[in-house]
Amino acid sequence: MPVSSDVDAGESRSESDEGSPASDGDRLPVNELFESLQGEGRLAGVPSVFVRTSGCNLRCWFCDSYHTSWEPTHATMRVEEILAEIESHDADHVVVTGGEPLLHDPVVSLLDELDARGYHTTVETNGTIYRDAPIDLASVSPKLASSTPTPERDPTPEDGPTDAGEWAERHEDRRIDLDALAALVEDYDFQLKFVVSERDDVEEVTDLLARIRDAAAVPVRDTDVLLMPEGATADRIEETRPVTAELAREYGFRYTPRLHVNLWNDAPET
Ligand SMILES: C[S@@+](CC[C@H](N)C(=O)[O-])C[C@H]1O[C@@H](n2cnc3c(N)ncnc32)[C@H](O)[C@@H]1O
Ligand SMILES: Nc1nc2[nH]cc(C(=O)O)c2c(=O)[nH]1
Ligand code: SF4
Ligand SMILES: [Mg+2]
Repeated sequence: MPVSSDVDAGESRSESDEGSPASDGDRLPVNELFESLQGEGRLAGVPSVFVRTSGCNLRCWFCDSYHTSWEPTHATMRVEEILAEIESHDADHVVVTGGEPLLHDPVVSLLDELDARGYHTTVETNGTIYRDAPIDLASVSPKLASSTPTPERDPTPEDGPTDAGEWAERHEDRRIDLDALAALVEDYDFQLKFVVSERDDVEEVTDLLARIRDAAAVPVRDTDVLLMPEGATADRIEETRPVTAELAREYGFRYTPRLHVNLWNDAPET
């Protein structure tokens, strides 16, 4: 279901300095909640309920969830309401995504409650924040330099309320946190999922991988590394898929499709 005016937006809601809606008590900012097939990563194809939180500490120019990052929605739901909505679906896998879901304190209560009910939980995160929570699969997508907004890659409307220029430096400063990445791979079953726009991206993937391997006390195998074509439309994926697949073969990494983009062109609630 789309989460909009039918949900109490929360009276004491406030904006954080990141322009993200702040979570409040046991309420989470939720942009949408729906059942679909997991489209990405090693669980691709598995029927799953998606909880998409709103608000992000980064601003990727290509973000396919514009209304959780560049222009976040503000409706909130109580953890109990989220659980009831999840339980109304048949799936036993839940994907908590965003925006950046680990920004919000109440996400831990949500994950605790899902764990108590026997759900398999995947958390889709940009890897800049660590939280201690029952996460079955940490799906970590560290952001490469090619994600940083520039005047040429500015998704905001001209004269709109959000200024991509303001975000370029903040995004660049925040996008890699080695301590958070090492803690995520040490504590959870994980996949490292890199968005590939062009061939040059792979150098940064191998550099960052070496740094994560240095910092983490657990092995990171090449097959824990997934390359995913950048694209929020089937047409764009057509352009980025060949180089992404070639790089996966050359370097021994995994390729992951974006099934939902090919099937539904990343329409809302898919
Ligand atoms: C919208 S993000 C939300 C979770 C978290 N903020 C993150 O970036 O990992 C969900 C996934 O979509 C990926 N993604 C976002 N926009 C994309 C695009 N245009 N092409 C390919 N992947 C994209 C992210 O890298 C991440 O793996
Ligand atoms: N079907 C589908 N699979 C997904 N896997 C990760 C997604 C995300 O936005 O985090 C996503 C999504 O938005 N839709
Ligand atoms: S980190 Fe994730 S949600 Fe945030 S802007 Fe990038 S892709 Fe979008
Ligand atoms: Mg998505």
